[in-house]
Amino acid sequence: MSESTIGGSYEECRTTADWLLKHTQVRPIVGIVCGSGLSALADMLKDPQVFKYCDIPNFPRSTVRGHAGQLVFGTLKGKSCVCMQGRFHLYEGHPIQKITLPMRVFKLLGVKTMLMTNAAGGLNQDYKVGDFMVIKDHINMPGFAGVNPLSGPNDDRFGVRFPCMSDAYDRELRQLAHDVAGELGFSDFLKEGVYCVLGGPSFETIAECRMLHRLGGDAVGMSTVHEVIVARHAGMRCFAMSLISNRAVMDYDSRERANHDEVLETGNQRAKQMEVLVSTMVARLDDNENNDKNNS
Ligand SMILES: O=P(O)(O)O[C@H]1O[C@H](CO)[C@@H](O)[C@H]1O
Ligand SMILES: Nc1nc2[nH]cnc2c(=O)[nH]1
Repeated sequence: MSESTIGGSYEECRTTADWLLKHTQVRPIVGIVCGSGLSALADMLKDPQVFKYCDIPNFPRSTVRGHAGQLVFGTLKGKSCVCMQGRFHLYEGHPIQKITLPMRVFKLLGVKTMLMTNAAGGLNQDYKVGDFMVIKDHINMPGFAGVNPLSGPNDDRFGVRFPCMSDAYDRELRQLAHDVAGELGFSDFLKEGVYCVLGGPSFETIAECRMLHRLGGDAVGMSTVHEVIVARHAGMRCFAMSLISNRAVMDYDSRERANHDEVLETGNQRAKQMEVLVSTMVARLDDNENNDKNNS
């Protein structure tokens, strides 16, 4: 398969970006991705302009409950933003390059900073359901098997062939999250840890959860990492945060069962706090620090 067939080529992303630039006056510098059950964040945007994914050229469709499937442009705390109300996942059957196409489109729109949220299972035994986890690093399990969104020919117009990932999650943005959480009285439930991505859609077995925990994972999910890899490749700053929506089951005597209803329910309960935290962070983003952080 050629790169253009699987998605994410420069030409394809350029077409999508040009179409969006023609249909909106907003010139976003901040991109936001809403995780499962966390779409309400997009409702905070002022003067919203909404595009359904099915109307945007080259965009895949969103098929998961809790992912509205639309792109919202607008202003959040005075900053021009574009917000994905719903993301794409490997298990929906899209090629990995299609899942991450919006990151490249955002880059072409002028986005400098990406803020991503997700719902995840807590592997760390100190975490409670409802905690927020600032992602400080990731373990890319599909990547170990060669499933990486940067596989295939590299396009130097986006970034280098071998991008560094040791600085994937921006240190200043992580500190900003802790500072803001402190001011909001959220510090008790703001953790920081390592996110493990799996392909899904089946949740993990007990043995898999135990293994991931031993490997250093604090939370497990099915998203975000592919987006971060493509966003970093293109030189955008990245911040990502998990809502611990359920506990990963590690005990053979446990009666707990991971399920998507619980994930959405926790999202509902914590949505307001997530909105306040993320929007306050956006307000504090220093425009001068919104420079390209390319790793070429
Ligand atoms: O990562 P987000 O999109 O928040 O969704 C998470 O929630 C779903 C499972 O309930 C999976 O898609 C998992 O990745
Ligand atoms: N893989 C995975 N994804 C999730 N998303 C929300 N909770 C979970 C979980 O327990 N496991």
